[in-house]
Amino acid sequence: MKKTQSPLIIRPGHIRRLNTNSGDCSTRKEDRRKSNNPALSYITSAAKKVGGVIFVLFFGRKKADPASSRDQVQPDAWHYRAGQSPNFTGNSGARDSRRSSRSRRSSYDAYPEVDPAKLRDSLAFKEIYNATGNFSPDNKIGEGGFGTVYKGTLKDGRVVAVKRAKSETYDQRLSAEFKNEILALSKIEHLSLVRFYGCLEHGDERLIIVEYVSNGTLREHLDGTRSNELQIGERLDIAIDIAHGITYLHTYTDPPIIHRDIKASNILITEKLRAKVADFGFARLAAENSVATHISTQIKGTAGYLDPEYLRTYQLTEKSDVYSFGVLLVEMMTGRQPIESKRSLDERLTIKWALRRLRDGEVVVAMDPRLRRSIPSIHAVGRVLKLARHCLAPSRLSRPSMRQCAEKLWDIRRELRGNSTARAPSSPFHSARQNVSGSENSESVMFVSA
Ligand SMILES: Nc1ncnc2c1ncn2[C@@H]1O[C@H](COP(=O)(O)OP(=O)(O)OP(=O)(O)O)[C@@H](O)[C@H]1O
Repeated sequence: MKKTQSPLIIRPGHIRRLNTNSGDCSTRKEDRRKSNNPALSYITSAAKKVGGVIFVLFFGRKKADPASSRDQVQPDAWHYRAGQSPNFTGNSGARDSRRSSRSRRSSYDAYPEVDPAKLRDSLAFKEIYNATGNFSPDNKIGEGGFGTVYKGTLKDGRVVAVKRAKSETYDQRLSAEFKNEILALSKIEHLSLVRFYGCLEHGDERLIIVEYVSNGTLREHLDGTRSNELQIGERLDIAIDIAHGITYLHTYTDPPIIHRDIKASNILITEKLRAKVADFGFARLAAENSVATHISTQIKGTAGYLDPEYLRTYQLTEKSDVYSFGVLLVEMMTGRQPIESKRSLDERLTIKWALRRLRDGEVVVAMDPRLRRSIPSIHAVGRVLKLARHCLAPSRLSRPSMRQCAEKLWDIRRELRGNSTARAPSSPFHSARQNVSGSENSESVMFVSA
């Protein structure tokens, strides 16, 4: 059964309707929400007490909650918890564990521990103003469709990114997008996803406060403006992180979340060159009803990354994220933007150009000139491009799930490591960074078409 939706971003049953005059937050399924999540109603009632400033949601008080910290993955256990499959990652709050043991404290259950007084303090606009130096241009770290992004330090020492909506462009559409971002972010906690700390709405001001990620965007790294080079191993690590983050959104949030704007500038990089998926402004909660296979929606996303089936049918599924991820994989292997308007006609659409090179056994030609040429690296790039081709299948039914993507990437990385240690560090391809034509191409065929 197909389910149609209004253009509003979130399914009606999940929209927290915000009345900025009264400060009243309500939902159509408020009673159900209360019974499902007493913590949320606790927070809502605390929020109502905040005069002037309207509190929507606030998270990140886990330090005051020793029980919940038990569920935190330690930084050195970047992906895995004991007993978990190495091919899937999800830290606290996994749907299954919540279902199987309601008594076990998950990340969501941390809310009742929040002290309302602290909450008010935390949410004071004043603190955000102070944290960002009154939104000083010195603290500006970026600009996006939603507004300006500032860096700030909260009183408790947390370094945050504050996204400030453009007030002059604030309208109902942005409002829905703003709430959409709030709701989606509030449901997630995973090391490969940018952590949501809270948001504020006051008059014309709309602020989202999220974890600050210090090492720029993936696009900046691919452009060479952040680091000299991400080699194939690092790129595979980043691709695996992204795949795990999106798998979590698709599989282990309840209801599932479709990101809808997977692209290189929405991937933030840590100092250790690991990835965190950011910007859930376009996110949409996927159909909760298992009968529904998709949701209909207005088109959102970024040119070059958009699933053609979604463009044609207006029907959004998790596989639209898989398509965008396929574009991203091609971007990571070629270093090129999805659309390169200054190139010749046959190279303008990077996915078409790269997949043609793959088909013709010319992987080395498609490979980012910044990537060192070696037999294992060319082989890995070929395998990633094959996975990308699978993700970019015209029909969503033919595309893999994000989980399958993560597993495949994991396997490619494992093989790369094995091949790299088995081989001498230098190979005939090693010095061929710019010279990517001729006999090298035919040799690379051996490795990519197996
Ligand atoms: N959590 C964060 N930590 C550090 N920097 C960030 C963070 N979020 C955003 N930025 C910086 O701010 C810039 C703008 O981010 P924003 O998410 O608003 O827009 P965008 O994703 O670049 O564009 P669009 O709005 O079209 O999606 C980013 O490119 C990045 O440099």
